[in-house]
Amino acid sequence: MIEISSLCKRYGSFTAVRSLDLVVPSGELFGFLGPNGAGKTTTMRMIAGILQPTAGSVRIAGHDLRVDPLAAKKALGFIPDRPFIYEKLTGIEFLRFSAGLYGEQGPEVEKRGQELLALFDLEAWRDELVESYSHGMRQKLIIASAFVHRPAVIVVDEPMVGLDPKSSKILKDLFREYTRRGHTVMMSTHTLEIAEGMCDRIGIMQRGELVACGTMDELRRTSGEDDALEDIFLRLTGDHVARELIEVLDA
Ligand SMILES: Nc1ncnc2c1ncn2[C@@H]1O[C@H](COP(=O)(O)OP(=O)(O)OP(=O)(O)O)[C@@H](O)[C@H]1O
Repeated sequence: MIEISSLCKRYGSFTAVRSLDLVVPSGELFGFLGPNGAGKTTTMRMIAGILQPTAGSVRIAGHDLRVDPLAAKKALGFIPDRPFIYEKLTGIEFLRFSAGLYGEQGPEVEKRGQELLALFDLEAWRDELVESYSHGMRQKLIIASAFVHRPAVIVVDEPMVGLDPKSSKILKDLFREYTRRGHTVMMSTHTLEIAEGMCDRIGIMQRGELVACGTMDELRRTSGEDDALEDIFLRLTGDHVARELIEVLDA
């Protein structure tokens, strides 16, 4: 479970996240949407404990990030949008290294590492240096590394970017199975069909505020029409840019 209370982030006089309250319960796959610059990455980095909030609190699986950061971070697997990866490690070494950061090692880690590599079709690349991996293979290794210490919560920023259709399908199934087992996934995405098709609930950020949050049915009820997520999203976040563009083309 993720519990966010009155979370704020200011950069100088600019407020990137404004008093955010949100609970993502155990067993839920939560889709985090919003236009560019809405504050999604800022929020996720605060949840992951790599960006200090200006105010407010975050609890991961019951552990307050400020009070007990080690327990909170141990319960979390974070997949950033621009991950750092050690080029001079092999795939399996990178997974061992990632597990080691959480104090885990030994045969269990080896077994899990092997299973995760197999799941993402990286078995044959197990002992190759990461520098020889393609963009998508690196992305899959990063995703595998977030699961290797068996966290209760996964926070993932734009996970499908760069993945081929088979890998996207594997990841979707993995997230679904993972939440079915009572874990939590919070996922940002710009692909509205992915959010609509996969997520139990969807939250839409706009200028640092959560302007809508609920199941697809709840969002439709709020919007008053039987719309697709794209229509609801554009109505909430403003479709004036598209209209202005058409006017410019017509002029
Ligand atoms: N280090 C920083 N210093 C100043 N402003 C920042 C900093 N990081 C982010 N911002 C600003 O905070 C706002 C929110 O950025 P954020 O990266 O959280 O948006 P986002 O919703 O993830 O966008 P995108 O969909 O484009 O990734 C933006 O206006 C951005 O310019």
